[in-house]
Amino acid sequence: MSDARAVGDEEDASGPDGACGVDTAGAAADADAGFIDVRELTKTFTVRRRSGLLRRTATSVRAVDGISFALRRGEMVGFIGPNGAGKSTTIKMLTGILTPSTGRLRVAGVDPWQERTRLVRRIGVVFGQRTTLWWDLPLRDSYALVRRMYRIPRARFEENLARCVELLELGDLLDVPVRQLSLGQRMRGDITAALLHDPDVLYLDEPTIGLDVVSKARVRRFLTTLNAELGTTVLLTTHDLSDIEHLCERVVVIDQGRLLYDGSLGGLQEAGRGERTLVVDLEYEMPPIAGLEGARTVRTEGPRQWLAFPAAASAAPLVSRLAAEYPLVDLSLREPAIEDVIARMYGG
Ligand SMILES: Nc1ncnc2c1ncn2[C@@H]1O[C@H](COP(=O)(O)OP(=O)(O)OP(=O)(O)O)[C@@H](O)[C@H]1O
Repeated sequence: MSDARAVGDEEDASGPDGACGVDTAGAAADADAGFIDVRELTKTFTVRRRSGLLRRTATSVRAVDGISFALRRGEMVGFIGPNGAGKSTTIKMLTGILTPSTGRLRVAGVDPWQERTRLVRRIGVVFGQRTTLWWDLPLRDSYALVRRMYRIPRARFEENLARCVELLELGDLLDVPVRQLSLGQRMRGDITAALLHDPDVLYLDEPTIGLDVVSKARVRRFLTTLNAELGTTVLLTTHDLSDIEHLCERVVVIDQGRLLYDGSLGGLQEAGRGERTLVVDLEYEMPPIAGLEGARTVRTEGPRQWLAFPAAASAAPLVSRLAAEYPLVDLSLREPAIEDVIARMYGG
């Protein structure tokens, strides 16, 4: 068996090219249109594999393969793709943790890798799978440390904390050590910590992972308010597509390091949508409905049957034939779920 080991988080031998250097466009790069600006970005990792008892061979993995997209200031965009698509690698480059192999990158006019200390004041990052809070400290003390780290003026700190505490309902939790918080409470605590220094950009990596329905709704409501009232630019990575449906009008989809789609959520559904489904409830169980032009029965379950038909066709003739020829009790029309649309895109 061969093992694969990452060589740290280092770029490949070619290193970053000159295009990732100092920003010559200056303030213009901070323009609202290209607030986050990603051009032909690539990231190649060198991975050493054991190929014999003592031998190791180096291979390259192109985690991000020439993607380009731009976010306007104040946009809230979903960044999605299957496991291993290159999302985290892209976010790490956007936060200055990783250096690009080639390409050009600007966040709020700043080159993330070259000017990391400038950038940290402009961005907030929340990882759903791990906390940035101090495990043994109450939330209140963690926040006091964040204030010192970022040198946040007291009045601004108090104001930002009060807003988050109110909107995220953290009032009763401020004196509880982080280790005693539930996942949902901890997540709200983490989001607050990421916002105390007033970042212009918020990166959220799986912010609702493992949360129950109520906690999810609370986090989503908060993000909507944050975006609407403060104009914070949000890039959201998630496998929970209902997050995207609730929060983002625009989605960027990547797969195998390449950009697959960049546009409206509606357009994504349109692009992948081949069929709609009529869910038909009959009075009693029957053999699969057949012989209706343009429709085919794709599933039956007792007296309920699912009929797929071309998305572009009208459902009306189908509905009138069903009503005339079958003991119809009820029916409903289903648009394709975005999970299916994306699965079809990945599959294609
Ligand atoms: N440090 C590293 N060294 C070598 N390969 C890496 C490294 N980090 C990521 N990769 C590889 O790069 C590709 C993209 O990984 P990445 O973590 O960016 O994907 P992702 O879209 O965030 O996936 P997930 O949804 O599972 O978190 C994968 O093939 C991964 O194995």
